Order: sequence, then C-alpha cells, then structure tokens
Amino acid sequence: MTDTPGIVITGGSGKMGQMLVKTVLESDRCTLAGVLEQPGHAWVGQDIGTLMGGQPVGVSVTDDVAAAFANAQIVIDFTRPAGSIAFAQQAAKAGIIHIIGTTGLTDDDMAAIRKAAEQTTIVQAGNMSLGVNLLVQLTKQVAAALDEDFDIEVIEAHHNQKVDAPSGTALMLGEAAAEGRGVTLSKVSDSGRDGITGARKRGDIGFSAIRGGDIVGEHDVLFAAPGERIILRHMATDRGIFARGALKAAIWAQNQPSGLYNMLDVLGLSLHNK
Ligand SMILES: NC(=O)C1=CN([C@@H]2O[C@H](COP(=O)(O)OP(=O)(O)OC[C@H]3O[C@@H](n4cnc5c(N)ncnc54)[C@H](OP(=O)(O)O)[C@@H]3O)[C@@H](O)[C@H]2O)C=CC1
Ligand SMILES: O=C(O)C1=N[C@H](C(=O)O)C[C@H](O)C1
Repeated sequence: MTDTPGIVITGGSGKMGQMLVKTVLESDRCTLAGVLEQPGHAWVGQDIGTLMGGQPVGVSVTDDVAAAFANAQIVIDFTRPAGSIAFAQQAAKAGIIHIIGTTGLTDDDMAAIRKAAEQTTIVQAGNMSLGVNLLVQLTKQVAAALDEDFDIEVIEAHHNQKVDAPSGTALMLGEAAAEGRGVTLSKVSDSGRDGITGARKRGDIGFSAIRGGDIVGEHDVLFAAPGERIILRHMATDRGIFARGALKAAIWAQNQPSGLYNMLDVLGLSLHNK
C-alpha cells in the first residue's frame, strides 16, 4: 500500500472521466498518474489540465494502456463494457487495482471481470454514491417486509446521451427488491412494455426508463398496493458524488486481497450476517 497511490483515469474526455480527473487532482490522498483515451482520439498527446480548460497539470493523455498501468497502483474506469473488460484483463496482468463504474455489463462481461478478480482487487458497482447504496439496502428491507399485494416498479431518468437501459442503478435496485422478496430477478423482471401487454403479472418487478436533457440520474422504487403507495427516491444533481465514491473505493481497495467487491463492501453497508 502506498500513502498517495498513483491513479489512472480511463475515458478521460468523457463526462465521468473529466469529473474523476478533477476529483483526483483535488485530493491529497492520491496523485494523477495517467489519463487514457482511445487510439486516434483528438485529446491524445495533450495536457489534461489544459484540455479541461485550466492550467497544465503535467499529465498528457495517452493511448498506451500498458505504459500507463506500469506507472500506477489503481485504475478508475467509467467507459463502456468492451473497454472495461479489456482494462480488467490488463489491470490483472499489471497487478493494479481496478475500480469499475461502467454500466451495461452482461453476464458474460461479469464472468470476465470475476476471472480478472482472481488476480487483482476489483470494485464494481453500477452506482458509487453513498445515497444510492443506502437506497439499495432500504429497498431490500422494504421488499422483505411487504408481500406481493405490493407491485414493485423501478423508474429511472437520465440525460439524453445515456446508451444503456435499464440503468445500472435500476438493476441494482431491482436485484435488491428481488433479494428482499426471495425471488430471482431474471424470472420476474418486466422491462420495455409497449403495445397490448396484458395485465401486470403479480410478483413481477417492472422497469421504466426516461431519457432527456441533462438529468444526472434519478431513481424511484415504487411499491404500489390497493389503497396505498410507498416511494423510495434518490436524485443525483452532481456527478461529483459518483467520482468521490469511486475514489473512496480506490483508497479502500488498497487494503483488500484479490477479489471482486461492490460499494456495499466499501461503505460497510452490507447486510450479510446482520
Ligand atoms: N457507477 C457509477 O456510479 C456511474 C456509472 N456511470 C457509467 O459510466 C460510464 C461512462 O459514463 P459517461 O462518462 O457519462 O459517458 P461518456 O460517453 O461521457 O464517456 C465515455 C468515455 O469512455 C470512452 N470509451 C468508450 N468506449 C471505450 C472503449 N471501448 N475503450 C476505452 N474507452 C472507451 C469514451 O471515449 P470516446 O470519446 O473516444 O468514445 C469516453 O471518453 C457509463 O457506462 C455510465 O453508465 C456514470 C455515472 C456514475
Ligand atoms: O450514465 C449515467 O449518467 C449514469 N449511469 C449510472 C447508471 O447506469 O445507473 C449511474 C448514474 O445513474 C449515472
């Protein structure tokens, strides 16, 4: 473990990439060891501080993953599934910690990440904010307390550039509701209703996705029964909450053996054995 570990940020030009660079530069608990972009990207070769509209910080954006990882202890990665799978394999090879915020991961992607976690420490979560991870546990508890008279619906809203649905957070909340109810999400999941769908099936967990403007990320878990409704809600208004969560995970991961962890582990919110 290093006092101020060097951190590489992937997808440096992205919305989360830039927020992560800013968060790392502002922290006294780590240093910015590198910033990656894809080969051919216009930012490669230029100083990240200047590119983000400020003073030079002495770190040029690179497309050389192996060289960037060789000079770092941690990589924080909010990109796309194809990128994150490749980074997981390269981070495992380089023996550096991998923090994955990318969403839209398939079961096969998760299997590849689990394989890489045999060789290094990985923290993966579809949402790295404290508030959402608390909401995950609240959802599980409420779902466990209620029976199937309460229809469970997860409603999410995001900006118009988001490419995956349901959001990673919505899936975390759906999993938590299913776990609380003692069912398997894939067997009761209902997303993408359109046309003559028939009446809602008792016990289903439904998903709805709104896309528009610059919405950072909003999630409701609705429990609707005859005569009453409960709504658990989280609203993100600043991407800084995700970046600060990722940095917390990075610092925490330095003390953990190889393996795959999530934000409930990082935040001490896991309900296992409680
Ligand atoms: N877990 C959490 O707390 C959060 C997760 N997210 C997730 O993070 C991810 C990124 O979100 P956001 O920053 O808004 O997205 P952006 O589209 O703004 O940025 C994505 C970045 O990833 C790069 N990229 C795309 N494909 C690859 C690849 N195959 N290999 C390497 N780099 C790649 C892009 O480069 P280029 O410009 O060349 O395409 C770009 O720099 C999404 O999956 C999102 O859902 C977002 C917020 C919070
Ligand atoms: O793409 C985003 O922006 C976000 N993605 C994550 C998700 O899919 O849940 C987290 C957050 O809601 C923002």
